[in-house]
Amino acid sequence: MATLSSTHIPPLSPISTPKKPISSRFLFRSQNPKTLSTSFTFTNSKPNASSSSSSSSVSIELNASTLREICQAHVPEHVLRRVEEVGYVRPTDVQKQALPLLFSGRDCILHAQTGSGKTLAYLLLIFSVINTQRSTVQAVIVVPTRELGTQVTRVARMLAARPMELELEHKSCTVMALLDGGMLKRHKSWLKAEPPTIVVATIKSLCQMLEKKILKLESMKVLIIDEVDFMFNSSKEVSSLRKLLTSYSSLHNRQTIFASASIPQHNRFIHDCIQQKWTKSDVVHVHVNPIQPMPSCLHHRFVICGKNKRHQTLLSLLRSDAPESGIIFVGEQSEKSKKAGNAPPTTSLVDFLRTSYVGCLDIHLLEEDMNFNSRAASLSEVRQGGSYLLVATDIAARGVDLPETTHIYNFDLPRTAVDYLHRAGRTGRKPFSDNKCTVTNILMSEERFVLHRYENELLFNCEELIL
Ligand SMILES: Nc1ncnc2c1ncn2[C@@H]1O[C@H](COP(=O)(O)OP(=O)(O)OP(=O)(O)O)[C@@H](O)[C@H]1O
Repeated sequence: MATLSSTHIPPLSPISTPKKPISSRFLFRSQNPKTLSTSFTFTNSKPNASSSSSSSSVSIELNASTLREICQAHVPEHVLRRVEEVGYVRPTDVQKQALPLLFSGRDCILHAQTGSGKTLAYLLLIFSVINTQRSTVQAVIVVPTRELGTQVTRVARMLAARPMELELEHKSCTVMALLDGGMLKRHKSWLKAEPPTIVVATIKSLCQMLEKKILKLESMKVLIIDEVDFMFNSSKEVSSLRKLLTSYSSLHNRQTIFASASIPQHNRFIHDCIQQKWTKSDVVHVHVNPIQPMPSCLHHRFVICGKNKRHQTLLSLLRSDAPESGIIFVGEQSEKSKKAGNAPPTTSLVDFLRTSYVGCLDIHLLEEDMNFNSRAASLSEVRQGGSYLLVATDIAARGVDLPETTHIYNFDLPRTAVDYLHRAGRTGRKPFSDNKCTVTNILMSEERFVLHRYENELLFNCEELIL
C-alpha cells in the first residue's frame, strides 16, 4: 500500500493540463483564489499530487488488484457480490484511483476518459454511505438527460438488488428516477409515503420537487453531478444547479462529486468550486490519463465527399465496414430548414437507410423531437435487440452506454472538440477489451481544417480513407 500525503505540496498548478487544452465553449467565473485543493493525475497508475493543502493526508491503495480488495471495508457484502456477479472484478484505472479517495470522504472531481467506469465508482461510494434502515433521501445523482438517468437508475437498482433471504431481514435500498417526462404525480405520492434512499434526477424535475418541498435534502450525504461541464454549460440548467449546490443543501453536510470525461479549464473550475462553495476547499481532482483525453482503442478516419454524396458515402462505408453495431450522429436541423418545411435530416437518413441498406442491422432513431416514450422505446429496442444502427443527434452523445457499439459515424461533424470526444466515446466501452473500434467522419473538403483542429486539441490522429 502506498501512502500519498498531500501536505507541503506546491500551490495548485496546471500539472494535469494536456499539452494543448480542450477548447471550451464556457468559462467558469474565477477570482484568483487561494485553494487548498489537491490534484492527483494518474498516468501509468503513478499519482502526482499538487496542492497547498493545510494538513490533509490521503491513503491510496495502489496495489489492490480487485474491486473487492478496494471496497471490502466500505461496501456491504451483498453489493460486492452483485458487483462480481455482473462481471466487475478488476477495477478500471479510475475506480482504482478514485475509490480510496471517495471512501476517505473527500469531495472529488472525477475526470477520466469516456467509458472508463466513473458510474460504478460513484455508485460504490453511495452504497458505502447509505443506511437503508432510514427512510430518507441519502444520495442524489443529477444527470443531463432522461436517457442517462434511466441508465444510471438501472445500474443502481441492479447493484441494490438483494437475494430473497436478505430481502426479508433488511430493508432494501430504493432508487427513484425523477426525470423529465416522468410521472411526477406518482413520484409525489411515493416521496410523501416513503422517501427513496437514492434519487437519480434531471435538474429541472429535481428542482420542481425541491421548490414544492415535496423532496427534502437534509439527510443527503452524497451529491453527484454527472457530465458536470455539460450541466454548467447549459444556460437553462446553471441557475438551478447553483441553487442545488448552495441553497437547497450545504457543502458541509454532504460529500460532493463532479464527474465528466471533459472538464475544460479544469483548474479554473476547481477554483470556482471552492470560491462558490460548491465543494469543500480540500476537493480532490482525480485526473486519469490527462495527456490522452481520447481512449486509445479508437481508430479515427475521415472520408471527403461532395455535399450531395454523403448518403451514398455512408452506404459504401457501411457495406465495407459491416459493423457489428453502430451509431450515426447527425447534426440538428437548422431553423431555416425547419421553416422551409424540410424533413429533419435524421428522419431522411433513416428513410434512406431503410430503403437502401441491405444488411442484418436494425435501424433505430433517437432525437430530442421524439416524445419521451418513443425515445425510451428506441433505446430499449437497441439494448435488447441484436445488432443495430442508431441514427441519433447529440442527445445520445453524453453518457449513453451501449457497449456493443463498434463503429461511430459522424454524418455531420460535431460543433466542438468536446462534442467530438463524447460522440467518439460512445464506442470502445469495454474496459478490458483489446478490440479496436472505429470513428469515421464524413466531410466536405472545406471541413478538413475543423477536424484538424479537433485532432490538435484532443491529441489524436485521423487517417484519410479513399473509397
Ligand atoms: N470494473 C469494471 N469491469 C468491467 N466493466 C466495467 C467496469 N466498470 C465499468 N464497466 C463497464 O464499462 C462501461 C463504461 O462505464 P461507464 O458508463 O461508467 O463509463 P463512464 O466513465 O461514465 O463514461 P462516460 O464519460 O462516457 O459517461 C459500462 O458498460 C460498464 O458496465
